[in-house]
Amino acid sequence: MKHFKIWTRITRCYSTKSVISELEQRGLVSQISQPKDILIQSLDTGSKIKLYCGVDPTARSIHLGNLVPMMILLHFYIRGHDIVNIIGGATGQVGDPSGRTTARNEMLQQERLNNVNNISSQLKRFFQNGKEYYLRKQTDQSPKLGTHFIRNNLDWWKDVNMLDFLAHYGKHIRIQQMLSRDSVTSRLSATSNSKTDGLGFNEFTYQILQAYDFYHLYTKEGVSVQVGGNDQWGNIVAGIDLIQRLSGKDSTFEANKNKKVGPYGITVPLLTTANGIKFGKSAGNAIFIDPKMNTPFDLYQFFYNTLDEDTEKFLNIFTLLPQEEIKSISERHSQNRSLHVGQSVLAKEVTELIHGPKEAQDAEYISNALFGDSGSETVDGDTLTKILSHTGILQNGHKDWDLLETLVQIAKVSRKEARRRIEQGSVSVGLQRGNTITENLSPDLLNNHLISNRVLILRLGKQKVYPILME
Ligand SMILES: Nc1ncnc2c1ncn2[C@@H]1O[C@H](COP(=O)(O)OP(=O)(O)OP(=O)(O)O)[C@@H](O)[C@H]1O
Ligand SMILES: N[C@@H](Cc1ccc(O)cc1)C(=O)O
Repeated sequence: MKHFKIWTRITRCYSTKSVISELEQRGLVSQISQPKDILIQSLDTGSKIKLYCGVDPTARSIHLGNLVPMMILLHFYIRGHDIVNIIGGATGQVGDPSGRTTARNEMLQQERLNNVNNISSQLKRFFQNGKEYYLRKQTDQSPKLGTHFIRNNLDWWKDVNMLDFLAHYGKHIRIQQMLSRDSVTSRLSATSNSKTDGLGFNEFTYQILQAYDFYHLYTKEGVSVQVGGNDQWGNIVAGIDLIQRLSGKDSTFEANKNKKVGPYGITVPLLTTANGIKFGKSAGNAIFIDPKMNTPFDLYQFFYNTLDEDTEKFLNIFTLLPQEEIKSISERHSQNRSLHVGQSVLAKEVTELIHGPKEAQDAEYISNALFGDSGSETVDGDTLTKILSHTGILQNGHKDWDLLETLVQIAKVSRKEARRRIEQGSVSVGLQRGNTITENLSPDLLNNHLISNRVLILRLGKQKVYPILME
């Protein structure tokens, strides 16, 4: 695998291009609410704005799909705009029906609280890492970054009284509009075809909660743009409607009289798998940011295995590499796809952005060692063992296992299947890829293949590699 020189003259690319047109060119924008030209104009004339995106605490960790809207926020952040992330301590109790065919399972209070804490730390780290990643790579002497805030919407919802809410805000909320949202119509039509068990009142009212969040942040914190996945369009528009209906009718707007920007909504296209399914928790195909759920190496491998046709798209979405740089990487990539030029840059950059430079370097080292063409000749066993040990990808084995037992325990195949694969010549051990074993090895013979007297690299077929700590 080769290393590529990237990030040349990045500063100029950031300071001159309009942020919205750059985001559009990078494929990060699906819809922008009107009047879009006024938004562009105020950004171009130097207005500093505040943007927000919310995440509900429905899992322990955010995932790559959630990072797509966060990348929009990151682009604004490095240009000096302020960012707010809402963690839905309140909305998470209700459950967003957007993009879902069924209601969510109920979650224990404690689990939700843990999720709120984990996701808050992850988002803090994401923007901190994003800032460091950007600062490492650009050359501006005095870069202007924004500020990143985290809010839990339970902080304001816990004090909202239902009667007051209905009396004050209820009259500004139109049932016709609520009924016309995609999240509602799709569930209602599925119900009439008796495909689901209907839409709960809690889910129906979810859009009001998100609308009020936007109103709250707009009036109290000067947030003027909400960003989300395309499935959030209805909820975002509900917020814009509420703000516009209340503007002028509410004293809180006095404080924002001079505000010229907003309210606006920007959505990102939903990231889907090759067969069109949204990446996410509900579909069960998420790659999580929590290194205990998906290690930096998993993340690196995920991006390293990106299809050729998606590589340029992902470089645009998930990295801050200048577009010119991405074009030139793509050109080199298309000259010889088997070199995986695009995928190696993509995997290293995203791992660095999310987990940091050391983790990205380690993931690259392991990947070269285990999968690279010339990996095994240049790899130092002790270094590899050290890196493998602290990256959490080693499985535990025993020095008294023979090869058959190791396959059964680690690759989870039956004894019969393990024997068949050995006889077939599809099992090899050690760093060298061609070291095929055609009969069972006793524990002593197997231990001869350990690197640093501790780690066994076991390969099954072309795809599967298991690094095992034999103790
Ligand atoms: N695959 C995706 N592509 C782009 N944006 C996404 C994707 N998945 C989630 N998002 C966005 O991330 C934000 C937070 O999403 P949310 O907390 O609902 O996660 P989720 O994975 O969509 O959850 P679930 O699958 O349970 O509905 C939303 O703006 C959502 O639209
Ligand atoms: N509804 C969003 C999360 C969210 C919660 C509160 C908000 O104010 C905004 C967004 C989702 O499910 O993805």
